[in-house]
Amino acid sequence: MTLVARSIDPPTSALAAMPLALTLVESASLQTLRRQAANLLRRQLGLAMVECLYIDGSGRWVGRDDAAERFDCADFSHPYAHVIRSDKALGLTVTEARLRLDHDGFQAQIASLGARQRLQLRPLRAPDGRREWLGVLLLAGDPALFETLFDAPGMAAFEALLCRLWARLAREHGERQRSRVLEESLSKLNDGARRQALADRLGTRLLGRSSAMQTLRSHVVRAAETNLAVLLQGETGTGKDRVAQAIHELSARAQAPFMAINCAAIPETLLESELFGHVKGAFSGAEQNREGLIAKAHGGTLFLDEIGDMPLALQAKLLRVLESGRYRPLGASDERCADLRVVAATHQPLREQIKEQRFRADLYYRLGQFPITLAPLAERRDDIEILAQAFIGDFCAREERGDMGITPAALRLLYRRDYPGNVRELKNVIDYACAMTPPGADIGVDHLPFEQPLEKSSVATSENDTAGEAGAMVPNEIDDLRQALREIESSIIRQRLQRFGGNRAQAAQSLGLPKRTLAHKCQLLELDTK
Ligand SMILES: Nc1ncnc2c1ncn2[C@@H]1O[C@H](COP(=O)(O)OP(=O)(O)OP(=O)(O)O)[C@@H](O)[C@H]1O
Repeated sequence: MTLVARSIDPPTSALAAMPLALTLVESASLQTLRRQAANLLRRQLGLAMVECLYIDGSGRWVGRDDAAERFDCADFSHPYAHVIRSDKALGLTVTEARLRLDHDGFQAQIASLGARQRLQLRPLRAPDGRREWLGVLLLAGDPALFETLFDAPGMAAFEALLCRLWARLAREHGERQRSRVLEESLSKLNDGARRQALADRLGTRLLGRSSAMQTLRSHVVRAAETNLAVLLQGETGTGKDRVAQAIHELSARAQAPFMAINCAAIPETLLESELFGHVKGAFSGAEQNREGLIAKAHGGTLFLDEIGDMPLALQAKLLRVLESGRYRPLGASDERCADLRVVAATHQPLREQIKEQRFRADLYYRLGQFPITLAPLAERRDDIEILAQAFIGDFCAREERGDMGITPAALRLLYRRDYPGNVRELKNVIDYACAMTPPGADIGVDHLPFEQPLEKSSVATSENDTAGEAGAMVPNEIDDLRQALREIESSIIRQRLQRFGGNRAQAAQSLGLPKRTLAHKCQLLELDTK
């Protein structure tokens, strides 16, 4: 592109500019376009300095691609603010600029220029549409050149091409950025939706609608995505075994084996060989090589149930497997490689065991890379109904029995238990009740393995009365005195409240109790009098 009109062959002068124009057109990014434009001007015109500055998306700052410093568009101590505000080109000598403008950044920018040189600042705006601001062109050079340069058609064509390409690239860049943001948020959304779908699918294996169960399911999904060691803590029967299996099945190791061992159920002397395996002759009775569970779980998951019962000597060996991924079978001279994820479970307070030096603190922290605590059933009574229904369904399918339900009174009784054995206890209760229920009938209060109702007639009424009371219990065979007393107390308070139409003050007075004490008891016994 010939920027200043020269006396060359007129028909070809326009074509001579083509390679220069191509340099600009081929710029793939805004930064390249600005750099190429500045280089072209500097080289073609023999200028002392050319800078192509951009105005950022907020419209507040003028910036340079190769410098961190930005110029505030509202700060008139530099000339960019003047050019943008007036939307007009500005020409001045370097001497004038040094005298009149005291912006440190701008002074640094022109510091290398000679005092006699001239500066020209030109606003750049998109040529079409809303004519949005693009940037500012700063040129510095011989004053004689500047006298004609800005009236030359070549210069105007150059600026027009630069602005057109700049606007197009800016639009494309904006679109690309928008679609990247969209893609990112979509993939986040998909991630969230995928996790939610997995957690929902888990809902058929880890039953429960309480918020504790919902949180548990989402933790299981998260743990399954990683290779971290998982430590499951919770009372007996809360579902630790089920959770361990679910983590394995949802993980990338699902196709490899899931090997489980109960550290409390195996004699100490055998545990090491069960886990690590042994070679022939390692001890008397070791008549041949035997693979341990660590080898069998290769690529998969090793579930160490009741980890709190693992002997200290073995804890040290397990820690080594976790840290180095290597182990040595009993009697073997060489080490083997272990590729597995460990899930450990315990109902014991491991921290207490650490204090008593019965459990290694370093192993505790290594096993608990992803700790999960399972809540006791008594703290998530919302799950009782769904679990009970599922266990009834399991029983009927297993025993090939027709459909069976449960009466509201029996369900209420289930709600009132404390379940020290948690879900396992509930399952046993339901299995027993199902067996006691005649074909075609629903499980009633009489079929539950609890003490018989004190007032049979009142229970019989309540079987059909969802708002009624279960009645006081006759403790025929008491094997838990505290529980029996709680049930009797609960039954008496219920009846009394019923007699006084739910009036706690009257019920309390009739029982010789302060109203506050009765309210407290109602809360403890979960008696809703409303
Ligand atoms: N959320 C649940 N949904 C369905 N069944 C459950 C759930 N939680 C526990 N169970 C059932 O309850 C019983 C006990 O569960 P599990 O063996 O997993 O408990 P645990 O915490 O490992 O017990 P322990 O500490 O005694 O080994 C099993 O029959 C199991 O299938």
